[in-house]
Amino acid sequence: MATIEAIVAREILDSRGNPTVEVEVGLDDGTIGRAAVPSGASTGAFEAIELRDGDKGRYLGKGVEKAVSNVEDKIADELLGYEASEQRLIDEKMLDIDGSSDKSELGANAILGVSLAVAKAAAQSAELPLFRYLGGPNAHLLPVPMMNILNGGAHADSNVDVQEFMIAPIGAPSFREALRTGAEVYHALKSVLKKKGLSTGLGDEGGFAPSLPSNASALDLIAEAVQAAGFALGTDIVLAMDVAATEFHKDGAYVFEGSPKSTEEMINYYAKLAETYPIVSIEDPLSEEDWAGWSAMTAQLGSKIQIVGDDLFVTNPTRIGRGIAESAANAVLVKVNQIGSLTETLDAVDLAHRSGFRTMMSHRSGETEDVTIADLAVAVGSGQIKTGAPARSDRVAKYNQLLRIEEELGSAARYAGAGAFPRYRTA
Ligand SMILES: C=C(OP(=O)(O)O)C(=O)O
Ligand SMILES: [Mg+2]
Repeated sequence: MATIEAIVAREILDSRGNPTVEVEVGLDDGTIGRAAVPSGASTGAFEAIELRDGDKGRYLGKGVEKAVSNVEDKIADELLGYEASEQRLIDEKMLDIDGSSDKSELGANAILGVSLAVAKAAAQSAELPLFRYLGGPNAHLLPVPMMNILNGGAHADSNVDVQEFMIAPIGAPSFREALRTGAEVYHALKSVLKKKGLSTGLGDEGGFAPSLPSNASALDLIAEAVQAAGFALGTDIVLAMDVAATEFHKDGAYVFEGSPKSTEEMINYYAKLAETYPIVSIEDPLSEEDWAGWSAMTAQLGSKIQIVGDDLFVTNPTRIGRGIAESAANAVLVKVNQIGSLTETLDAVDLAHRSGFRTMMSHRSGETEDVTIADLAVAVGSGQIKTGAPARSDRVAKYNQLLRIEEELGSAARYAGAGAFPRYRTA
């Protein structure tokens, strides 16, 4: 196996026009792996630390020159000569150099950039596609694309509290057809909004971002679009939401639709929504500190719908372990930059799957053309991926990579479809 010969990093731009880290790892057999690091807006308080320069200079203080120089000055020399396939040793070495509990010394953006670029170089060197290198011979499950077609919360300038309204085309026979289904509904939704005189401007993840009379009315608009596109809601397409409730949790209450609500009121609201609409999955229904509320919600609704921890778990095996022990959810959102290295991400997925929790591979609201998460979703057999609307290059790059993977797998490919949500009973 080839060894690491050179590591370089640079500052590039993400989909929001903010700087982020890109890393290239070169091996002694001439292969190169390149990875770019994503960035969140509704970040969890317990995420690994993304290093930003913070001075008043370049990019209004959002520059990542410190993280870039940490890669080149503090990490690169230490990793030269390592076999690129020794991913776990390499990641552990970076954690040692960092020495902190939250990657604040080197920056999770510096560490993750190197970690992913090493994996990509190793895959190149082994002459394997990344999903195959990471997932082995049984990597064959194409995820359901959880397409966020209506944006609110921190990702839009509208009055909609819920951050993401997603469609899941579970009835399609293949990923390719699922993507087509989603794109057709996306275009139908644009027509529905136009007809009603609502804004068709876009949020950070490419979904429409109109102001609406209520959060539930987003679901009505999507239902109308599904019908207009010629699909059946509940069988062809089901619905999902990311509430991102930490964002509107203030002074012990959820400030939702204009007034403070208790945990119990929020759970009752979700119970009603799940009765009215074919919702299969709700992410971050409650705040990242409301552990008791999460357990109550899972006890009440967990047999019917998927309850996904994002800010609650931050892809951190320790927090996921607590969630398993306290039955605080039944699924984990997986974001590589929340934990900050590939092997820790794999550990998080492994823990979740071994404990009967599902996983949903996820982008961040700030993305690049990097498509690593598409390969990762297939490699670990998540069965679900969320990477925004089926529009805008930063989002469709991942969906397009899944098309390529499905094509490459040929008849060995299996689309997760309704099997991704075994708890959900279609009408
Ligand atoms: C993708 C998300 O948003 P962000 O990247 O802003 O945390 C999310 O909350 O799931
Ligand atoms: Mg989320």
